Formats: sequence, structure tokens, C-alpha cells
Amino acid sequence: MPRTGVAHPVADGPAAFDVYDTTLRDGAQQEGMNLSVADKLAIAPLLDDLGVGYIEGGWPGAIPKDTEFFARAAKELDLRHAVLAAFGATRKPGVRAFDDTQLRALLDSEAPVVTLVAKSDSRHVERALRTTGVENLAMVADSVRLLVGEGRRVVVDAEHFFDGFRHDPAYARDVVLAAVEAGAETVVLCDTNGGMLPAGIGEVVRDLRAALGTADALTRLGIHAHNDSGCAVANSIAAVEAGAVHLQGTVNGYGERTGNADLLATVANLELKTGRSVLVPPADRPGGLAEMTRIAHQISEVTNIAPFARQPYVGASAFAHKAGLHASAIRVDPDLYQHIDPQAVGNGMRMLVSEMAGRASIELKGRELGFDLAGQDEVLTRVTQRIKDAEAQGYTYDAADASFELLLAEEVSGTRPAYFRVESWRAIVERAGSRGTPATAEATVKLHAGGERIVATGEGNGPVNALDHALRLALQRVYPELAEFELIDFKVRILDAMHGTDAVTRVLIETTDGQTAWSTVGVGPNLIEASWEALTDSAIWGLRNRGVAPR
Ligand SMILES: CC(=O)SCCNC(=O)CCNC(=O)[C@H](O)C(C)(C)COP(=O)(O)OP(=O)(O)OC[C@H]1O[C@@H](n2cnc3c(N)ncnc32)[C@H](O)[C@@H]1OP(=O)(O)O
Ligand SMILES: CC(=O)C(=O)O
Repeated sequence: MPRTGVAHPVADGPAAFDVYDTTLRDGAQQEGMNLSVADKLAIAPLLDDLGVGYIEGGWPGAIPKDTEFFARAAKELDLRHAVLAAFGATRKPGVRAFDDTQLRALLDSEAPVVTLVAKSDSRHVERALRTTGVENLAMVADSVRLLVGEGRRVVVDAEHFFDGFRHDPAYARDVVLAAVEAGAETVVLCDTNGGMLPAGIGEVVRDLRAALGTADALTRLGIHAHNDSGCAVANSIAAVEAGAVHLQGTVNGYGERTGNADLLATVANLELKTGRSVLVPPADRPGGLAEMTRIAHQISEVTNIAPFARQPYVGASAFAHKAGLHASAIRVDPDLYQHIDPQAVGNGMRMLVSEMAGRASIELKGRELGFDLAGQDEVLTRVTQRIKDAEAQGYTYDAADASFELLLAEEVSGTRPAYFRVESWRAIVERAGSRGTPATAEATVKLHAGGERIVATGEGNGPVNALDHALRLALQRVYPELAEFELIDFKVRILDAMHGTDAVTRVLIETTDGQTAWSTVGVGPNLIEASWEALTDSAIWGLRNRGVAPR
């Protein structure tokens, strides 16, 4: 087969099973996502590390950034296994394929694989394309033939296939046949509106294969599922089990509306639950399933969309255990409450401590934090009770590991790390000037550390900010390490909304020293008091974590 003008890495043909990523095309259709060319160039190698076979880079000719992406990718990307695919549509009705400017742009992209979206629901042909069924079949065949003749491998995305097949099975089948007979190597059945359920997907794929008759053996089918019914991953697996050998999806399930099938969960299910080997990670770089969690989070960094904690397999909560009964079984064997070993996908098990904890939860969390509490029933009972009492007052420890660790250290050793002793603190807010002039705050702390009594005053744009400055200023003379600590998140929650301004307040603070991030909690009837508690816990945990001895 001729391959003219192809500058990107080329794979000779489809594998027995293809994983085709469309994060950079359909994923980018997600509300709020706007990927630059540099973003796409940063994501593509991560997808290659994951081990996908294809990276759909975008729609050159329709979106200027995507045209630029393909031009730059040819020079800048060094992909080990994945092949780039350019996405576009079949020729316009009544226009020769050769003269269709968008098809020309797909050729100009020099992507070795071109994926064409084609109408396969006769209602869409008539109402959206406003042409005849016969002309649409010609649009599919002509477009595929042109691209194949120019040496491109062609995938056809049969848009609205499942709805179309149910409405007019013969026409939907004819679209598939037109693509295959013209030389498309794979026809991807799209649940474009995402409303299907797994049983229906399996049924349609099987019925189509029967309707293809002898052509079935020559036809590679794929699946492209959207998540509008919440079933995109299950629908993709149902299609694979019914015979699809090409899987499309997006990392983290990004995509139009409610997103596409999450490629990560789908491939993890296929590899770990059905025994198929579908990823081809590079031999010379860390990748594949075991790096999936890292790759998912690195891609989140580039898309600037916060990772979803409850995402299957790769989410921070995917293997986080809160209930005491779960922990007690996990202490015997983690498999009793986990569907896989989290390490298989590069994730890890975490214990959460809360009012739902039992002694086993505390023992396992303690082990995670470096405390061996096995057999220390008295300590375990005391800590469990203290946690339950504190959570009843409004504390929450599953979001404040650092405060829990300090509490545990105190119960184990009998004392709290004595880095400083607070004599008093105060904060005032002042607005000097007329309405519209920003208010400022000033705080004074008096404490004892390093054998001295220290009085320090800090200013800030609010009382907590001022207190934070004053506390650091006072302590930095004795603990210069504090200069590296930075407050990165501050959350306030009113716990008893019925009480209005005299309600109990919970403050959660996240701090970093550039290497580690830690969270602390404070609770009180007063926002500033709760904040002070979280701020002091934060300073103490940070110093203790660095191995600094009280001075
Ligand atoms: C299911 C999917 O997600 S497919 C991917 C969809 N992605 C995108 O739409 C993102 C990129 N899109 C774009 O940049 C623009 O929509 C373009 C450049 C493709 C087209 O823009 P415009 O020429 O301004 O047309 P517009 O978007 O208003 O309408 C789409 C046209 O394509 C036609 N069309 C739709 N599907 C197809 C198809 N498979 N084959 C040929 N023409 C098609 C429509 O009938 C309509 O034609 P009309 O202009 O004669 O009414
Ligand atoms: C092609 C595509 O993105 C769809 O049908 O959903």
C-alpha cells in the first residue's frame, strides 16, 4: 500500500486489539476545557507511555490549533508506539472528495491514520445533512477511497450508529459496508448520544455482525461510547465482549456533555478482569497499567481540571477505606475489601480515620504513619473514643491527616510535641477610610520558644492571614525551617447553619513545604479560634515531619 508524504511514525496496520485515545479531540470537547498546542504536545507522550495504539490529535483544517498540532507533532514528538490519527468528516454532499477542502486538510496533516465521522442514522442523513441515503453512502465510500489511495489508514466513526441501527438496521449496515468495501480498516460504532445500556450494545453488535453475513469476517468493529446514561465503560466492555476489537475513549472520561468512556477504567477492566492484554507500554520508559494513576494525574495537571477523587482505579479515594468494619477485615487481608491490588494501577490503599473508625482503622492508619499499635488495645480504644468525641463536636480527620497524626503521637507518648507554648494571641480588623477602602487586619501573638518569650505582630488582608504572619514571624527566630512553609488552601464550613453567626465553625488548612502537603483541622465557635488551632497544628506537624527537635 503506498504511503505518500507521511512524516509521522507509522504502524503498518491494526493490532489484534486497538486502544484508540481521543482525549485530544473528543476529550477537548468537554465544557471548560481549552487545550493549547503545547498542552496537546505535553499530553501525547503521556498517552504513549500509557501504551495506547492511537492518539487522535484533533481536527486539522477545522480548528487552526489542531492544524498546528499535527505540523509540530511531526517534528517534536518522539512516540514509541502510538500512531497519530487526524479526525475529520466525510466529504460534503455534492462535492468531489478530491475537491473537498477538509479532506485535503486531513491529508496535509500527514497523519498516518485518518478517522472520518460518517452519518449512519438515516434520520441524521435526511435532517442534519439534508441529503439522500444514497449520496451519504457515496460520501463515505469516496472519502475513504481518496484517503486510502493517498496511503492513509482509515478508521470510520459511524456516528449515532446504535440509534440508527435500531431505527433502520439495513441502512446502518450499508454505511458499515460502504466504508469497509472502500478500504476502511475499522468501523467504529458510536453511541453518540450516550443513551445506550450494556445489554442493548451487546445485542446491536451481535445483530450487526449477523446482518453483515460473510462480510463480518472482513470487518473490524470498534466502539466509541459516551457516558450520558452513566454506562460508557460498561457499554464499551459489552461491545468488546460482542466482538469489537477497537476501543475508543478518553483519559479521565473527559468529553462532550457527560464525557466519553473513561479509557483508564475500561482498559483496566479489560486487562485485569477479562484477561486481555490491550496496552503496549514503551520498553524503555515507565508506563502501562502500573503507571496509570500517575499518568492520569499528570494529564489532569495539563488540562487544569482537578482529579476526581472517586474516579475508579486512579482516584485518590479509589482504595481509601473509612468504615471500621472494613478496616477490621483489611487488617486480616486487604483483598477482603478491595477488588484489585491498588499497586496494579499505581494507586495505593489509604485508611481514613473518622467517627466511623474502629480500633482496626486506628491500628492500620497508625501503621501507615509509622506507629506500631498492634496489641496496644488501651491506646487504640482511647484514640478511637477521642476521635469519635471530636468528630461529634465537628472535627473531621479523614480530611486532616496531620491533625490526626499529632493526636495519635500525643496519645502514644502522653504529651504533645513542645515546639512552643502559647501565652496569648489576638487579631483585629480595621478599615481606615470610606466605604470601598479595603479593610486590613493586624494580629499579635505572644509565645515561648527556644527559652525566650517572643511577641510578634503580623499584618494581612484578613485576620487569619495576619495571624499566620504573626505566628511565623514569632517562630522563625527559633525555627527558620518555617520560612519554607506555605499555606495553600483554606476552607471554612459552618457546621450548624441554623445558628447563623453563632454556629460552630470548622476550618481546614493545607500547607506545603514544597515537598509534602499536609492538612490540619480546627473547630470552634469562632472562625479565628478555629483557624488558630489549624494554623498551630500545621506548624507543629511540619516541624515534626522535618525531624526538627523542639528548641
Ligand atoms: C459526534 C462528534 O463529536 S463529531 C466531532 C464534532 N466536532 C466539532 O464539531 C468540532 C470542530 N467543528 C468545527 O470547527 C466546525 O463545526 C466545522 C469547521 C467542522 C464546520 O463549520 P461550518 O462550516 O461553519 O458548519 P457548521 O458547524 O455550522 O455545520 C456543520 C456542517 O457540516 C455538515 N456535516 C455534519 N456532519 C457531516 C458529515 N459527517 N459529513 C459532511 N458534512 C457534515 C452539516 O450538515 C453542516 O452543513 P451545512 O453547513 O451545510 O449546514
Ligand atoms: C464520533 C464521535 O465523537 C461520536 O459519534 O460521538
